[in-house]
Amino acid sequence: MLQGIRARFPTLLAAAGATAAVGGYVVWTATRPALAATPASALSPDEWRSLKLVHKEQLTKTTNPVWLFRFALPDEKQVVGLPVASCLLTRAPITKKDGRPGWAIRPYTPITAPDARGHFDLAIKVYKQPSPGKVSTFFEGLSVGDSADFKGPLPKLSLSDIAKRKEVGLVAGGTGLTPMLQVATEALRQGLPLKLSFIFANVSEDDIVMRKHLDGLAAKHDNFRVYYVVDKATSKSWPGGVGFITKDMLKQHLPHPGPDSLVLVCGPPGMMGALSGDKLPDKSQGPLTGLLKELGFDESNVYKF
Ligand SMILES: Cc1cc2nc3c(=O)[nH]c(=O)nc-3n(C[C@H](O)[C@H](O)[C@H](O)COP(=O)(O)OP(=O)(O)OC[C@H]3O[C@@H](n4cnc5c(N)ncnc54)[C@H](O)[C@@H]3O)c2cc1C
Repeated sequence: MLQGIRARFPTLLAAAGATAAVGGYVVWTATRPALAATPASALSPDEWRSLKLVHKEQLTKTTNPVWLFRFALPDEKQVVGLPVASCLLTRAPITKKDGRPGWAIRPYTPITAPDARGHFDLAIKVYKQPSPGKVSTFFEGLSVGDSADFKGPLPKLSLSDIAKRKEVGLVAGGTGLTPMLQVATEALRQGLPLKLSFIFANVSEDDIVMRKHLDGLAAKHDNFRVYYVVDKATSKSWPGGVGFITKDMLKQHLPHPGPDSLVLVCGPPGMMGALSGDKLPDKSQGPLTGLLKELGFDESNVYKF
């Protein structure tokens, strides 16, 4: 518990430590700026807020490429204000079927830590095929200095609920990576006693977003493993899985079903259908079906993002 609080509020605890060590007015005034230096979250769940794009970078050069978009917060000391695990909403102007102007609204999960100051990053797959995606194409067209609208947070599953289990399996396809990265990075940063096993599926090796970062996490933390699966391997020495995710891969790389385990799933509709069944149209979890059900999991130990 203390460890979690310590990791979350290092500045405040450092300041409190200084007060205890030295005491008195001088240190109190030194402590004040640290407390005052935590402005409110930049986003609101109730109103759209316009933020400026300050950096744009292509992460994969694939048919549907992934881009990183960095947005500045109004104050450089501000945090985006999204607890793990949650996402934000953004919107793009569209022309509706009846010719009137409207908005396409989509959720995205920042890949920056929840306490990152002054900015947040989104990794967005830009859909060009089978036809251009409305919101991702809008983002691709933004130039540094342009703005986009955001709202949030949209809470998903809290890290404290995830941490009630001992073993957590993460299964993602493509940019379904982003919520998994949010959960894994924060759980590892807080030193939570969780065993995390990640199965990450992509079309090709070139499509694997942030592979170096994931490999770095696995090298640094004994309790984090990642197993990559690609539709088609191009190199002969490919160490991961090939084809769609199979029951055997799940059996081998995920925790066993039980009260101490949890599996988080996020991916395109086809993958969700095969592994767990997709969420219902009203965005509720819906029944568990697919390979995870066949392996003995039930609704209490699978969460669909
Ligand atoms: C909780 C959550 C978090 C997410 N986080 C991220 C993230 O961090 N990064 C990210 O890249 N994505 C993320 N997504 C997905 C994202 O919200 C969008 O769904 C995605 O970017 C596509 O939106 P779009 O408007 O660009 O494309 P759309 O206009 O919705 O189209 C997407 C693709 O599907 C095709 N398509 C559309 N309709 C049909 C149809 N009826 N039949 C067949 N094909 C169709 C289009 O041609 C296009 O290729 C997240 C989703 C959820 C639910």
